[in-house]
Amino acid sequence: MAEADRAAAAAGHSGLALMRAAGRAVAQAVRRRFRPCRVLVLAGPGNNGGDGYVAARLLEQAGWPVAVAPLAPPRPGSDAAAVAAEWRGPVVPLGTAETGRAGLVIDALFGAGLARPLAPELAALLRGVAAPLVAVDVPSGLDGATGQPLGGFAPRAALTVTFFRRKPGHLLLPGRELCGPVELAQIGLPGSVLDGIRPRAFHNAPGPAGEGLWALPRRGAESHKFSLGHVTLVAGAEMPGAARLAAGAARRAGAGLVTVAAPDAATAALFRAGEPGLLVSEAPPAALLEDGRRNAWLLGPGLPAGPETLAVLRQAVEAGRAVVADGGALTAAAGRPAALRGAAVLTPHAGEFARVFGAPGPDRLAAARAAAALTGAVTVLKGADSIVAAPDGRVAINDHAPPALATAGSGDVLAGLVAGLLAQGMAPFEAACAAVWLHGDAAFRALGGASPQAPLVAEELLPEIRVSIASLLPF
Ligand SMILES: NC(=O)C1=CN([C@@H]2O[C@H](COP(=O)(O)OP(=O)(O)OC[C@H]3O[C@@H](n4cnc5c(N)ncnc54)[C@H](O)[C@@H]3O)[C@@H](O)[C@H]2O)[C@H](O)CC1
Ligand SMILES: [K+]
Repeated sequence: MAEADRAAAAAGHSGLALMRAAGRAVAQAVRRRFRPCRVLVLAGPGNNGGDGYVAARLLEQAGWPVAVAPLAPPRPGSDAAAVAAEWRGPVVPLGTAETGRAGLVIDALFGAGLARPLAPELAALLRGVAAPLVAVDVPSGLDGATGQPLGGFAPRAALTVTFFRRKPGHLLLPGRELCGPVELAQIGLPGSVLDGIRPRAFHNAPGPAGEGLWALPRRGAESHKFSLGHVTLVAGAEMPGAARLAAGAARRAGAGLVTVAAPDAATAALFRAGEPGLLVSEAPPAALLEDGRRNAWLLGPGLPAGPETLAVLRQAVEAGRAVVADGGALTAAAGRPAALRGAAVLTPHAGEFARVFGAPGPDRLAAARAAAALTGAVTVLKGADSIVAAPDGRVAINDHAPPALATAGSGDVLAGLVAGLLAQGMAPFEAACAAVWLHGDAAFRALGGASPQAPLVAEELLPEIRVSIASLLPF
């Protein structure tokens, strides 16, 4: 955002005009969402505070009772000083007496310029605000780059109005929850300011080539099962259910063929008793690798976390196959991320990530990027705000997933989706992004309009995958 601001200034855009547009967007959002009431604007010393002064003036002009409580005066000569000088209404001390009287508090203390944790007195003041709080750009104290409160605290907003583009902190947890609903306002910055910046953090969303982040593979009259790829999934004897879910998802993602490599006759019989369209083999994985048409391999769901799993993984990678490492394959690489080098996609949850790479820490985007760079594999750090990181530094943040997905087997379905899309020729980053989105979308569909907090079981996702995929394809 700072680079975009610099590019805009270089291209002749006035910072003052941007600030007026930002403040106007805040005032309009407040008028749209709240009934007239006594408003208190908490104004910081920078441009975030400037936006607050503009909003204060416009709300006052609309007949709302407004007061401004400055934290510190803006730097003389700055845009914020110019709009502060236009404020003729009441200026009150920043304290609990004033926040207690307000029907609505506009938090214009700090935005993108937050440089250090909030002072304890300020955090205490914000903690005590009982009225709804509207955050300008971000709730003050929240790091827009990571979604973490810089000093452990940022207030919970009833509404956040941000400008030009959403920032990672609006999508990453806990930021996403602290922001409340996020309104995105355009303030006159042209998209072309991003041309020279080439942002590398994205919202995970589908779209036609060039617009969204990814588009699904198309099948046409010329498609046949061999042109749509062949997923081979290595199963263990202990948890065959995991492999069944993954195989079911890989098939429904549209892979032409899916084979389960079973470890023994009894497990093979179990798979054969399942879906009749699933291929089952008792041949050792090394023998199956000789068939070059088996282009995508999934290792992990229900596999033991032992050296034999890693050995198959290395063989598949060295044979040039697109390998998805999940579950047991990840745990087998605990403390040894190099063992995963060359895989196409890794799908660790936070625990598996910590086992392989160490705890991600507060900057999860940076941690996922580092893991992807280290292994050369697209890394999906799974959670309510799954992050998909590519070795080249691109990251996508997913917010399209209900908490209902927090259930056993859900991860196996995701891993199967990734493998199924890879088999059809999608590139690893796009395949992983698409799989994460489809996984969440299938869950919303399985809930059928019920609360996203209602429970689901992983099996219920499978029939919805086609509906989710079809919703993105032309009829
Ligand atoms: N293009 C846009 O999107 C526009 C955004 N606008 C708004 O501008 C802010 C960013 O403004 P900036 O002046 O860079 O930073 P802040 O106002 O967030 O704060 C800087 C100010 O605060 C001091 N400071 C930082 N952290 C602390 C702290 N913990 N305690 C005390 N003081 C702190 C710092 O030293 C500076 O003095 C963006 O968020 C938008 O709201 C434009 O108005 C329009 C264009
Ligand atoms: K703010």
